[in-house]
Amino acid sequence: MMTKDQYIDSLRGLHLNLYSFGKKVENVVDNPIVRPSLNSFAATYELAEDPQYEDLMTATSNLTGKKVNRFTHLHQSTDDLIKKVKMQRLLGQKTAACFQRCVGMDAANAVYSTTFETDEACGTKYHENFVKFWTDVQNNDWGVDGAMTDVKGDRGLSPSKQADPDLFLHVVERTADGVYVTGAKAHQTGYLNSHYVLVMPTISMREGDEDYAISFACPTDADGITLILGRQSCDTRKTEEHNDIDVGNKVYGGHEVLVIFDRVFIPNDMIFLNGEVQFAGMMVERFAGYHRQSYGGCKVGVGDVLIGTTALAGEMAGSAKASHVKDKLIEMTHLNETLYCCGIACSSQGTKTKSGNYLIDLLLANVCKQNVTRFPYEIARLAQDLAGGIMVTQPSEADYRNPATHDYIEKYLKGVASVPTEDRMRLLRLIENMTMGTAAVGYLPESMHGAGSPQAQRIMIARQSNMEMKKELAKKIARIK
Ligand SMILES: Cc1cc2nc3c(=O)[nH]c(=O)nc-3n(C[C@H](O)[C@H](O)[C@H](O)COP(=O)(O)OP(=O)(O)OC[C@H]3O[C@@H](n4cnc5c(N)ncnc54)[C@H](O)[C@@H]3O)c2cc1C
Repeated sequence: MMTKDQYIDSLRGLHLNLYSFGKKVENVVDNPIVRPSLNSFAATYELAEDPQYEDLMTATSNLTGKKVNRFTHLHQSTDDLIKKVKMQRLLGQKTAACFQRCVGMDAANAVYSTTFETDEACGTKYHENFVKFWTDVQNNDWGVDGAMTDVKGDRGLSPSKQADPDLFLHVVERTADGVYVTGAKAHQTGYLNSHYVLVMPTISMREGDEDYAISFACPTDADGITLILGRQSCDTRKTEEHNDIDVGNKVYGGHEVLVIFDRVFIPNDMIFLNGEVQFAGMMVERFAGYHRQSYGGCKVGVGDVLIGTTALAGEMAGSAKASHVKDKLIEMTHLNETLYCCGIACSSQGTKTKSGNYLIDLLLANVCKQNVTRFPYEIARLAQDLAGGIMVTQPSEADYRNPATHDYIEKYLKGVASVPTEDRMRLLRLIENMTMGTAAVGYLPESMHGAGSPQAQRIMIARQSNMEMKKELAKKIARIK
């Protein structure tokens, strides 16, 4: 396994073709907008080095028998699935941000079992290809971006019916050695901190969509890939002269990237699906299931930090003893732990796939994510209630550091007399960061849309709800035929 420092050094060897704020970024690793996200990703390496987290952060590979970072593990039991959720909560607690490495882990587990079943039905060699690739990932402890979401153009049309064929990533040329692909993947979390990208189709496919039913892996800096960094609310605070208090979370963050593939060559041995439209849906459903489980861990960890920050802000303002304040903190905890219950439940009810790795209970994972689309918003609302308006109207750090205004701010932003004003300002900015600033991207809209918008879970819940069995139960009790 790589140490945190080895990981950061390894990223320096990548030649990412990245644009941000209208300019080419030459040094991605030290870019002030990107760096906090790298620090979060690096925490997945750092914690794996710490003996107290060994049981959560590492596992024994079924491919090599060696110890691997759990973020590269193919789950071998329900215990592995549970430990995954616990690991994600831990990382959320340590970073209060999106640490990005889950998407690749979830993609790998979905592709591993889907390739096995595709080969069984179609006589292909995708599983062998994937096992070879993933053995390299585990042995080198690479970071892998999981790329599912296409830009999708007209949502009412299937991939092959779009006015512009590139709105879903697709094969544009086939040769004896491999394929060329063109298209774009949107919202790619952690791409800049990853060594490889693992691409999957974005939706179920039908006949006519063969060129779009494509899954593969390639280096993140492969020829033909262009990256454009997404903006986050308040992102340029990281580049200001006084960038300690106002950023809210100085060390950690997340990022998303628009990834454009322009005739990128994929050799045959890196292809995991190529035209078998009937298996695109299985890959999508399994990836989405794992990723919907993930949010029952990572968002809970971030929620822990937000609840703690809110409680401290109340203590600093002198409101902590009020019964409604205590009750709102209880409600925040109840909502947060409900999400955790869902993450643990869908893991504990997991089952073995034909390939041997374990899949979460899909119904419970979808219920988990459906709650995630709501509860973090309510937790954030309560945090903003208890923080007070000064969370969003307090003067800038630059004014706090300016001798002409410092003493006024020190005096008039004081809460409880014994608490330094600066401590209060820091905590309020952290609440702002998690509920409206850069980290809110991961805590709120990602809770809404990541792993699929709410309606996607409702479709799955309907499909898995076994309504006929429930009707039979009712008929039996009511004594009707
Ligand atoms: C912060 C963040 C991080 C993310 N990270 C990743 C990542 O690392 N990898 C990755 O692959 N993806 C990632 N995603 C993408 C995520 O999976 C998508 O946002 C999600 O699938 C929704 O797609 P969309 O954003 O294109 O929304 P849209 O498709 O534009 O959906 C918007 C609304 O329209 C509705 N809608 C869409 N199509 C239809 C239709 N045909 N009929 C009826 N209603 C429709 C949806 O239900 C939703 O309510 C991330 C997203 C976010 C916000």
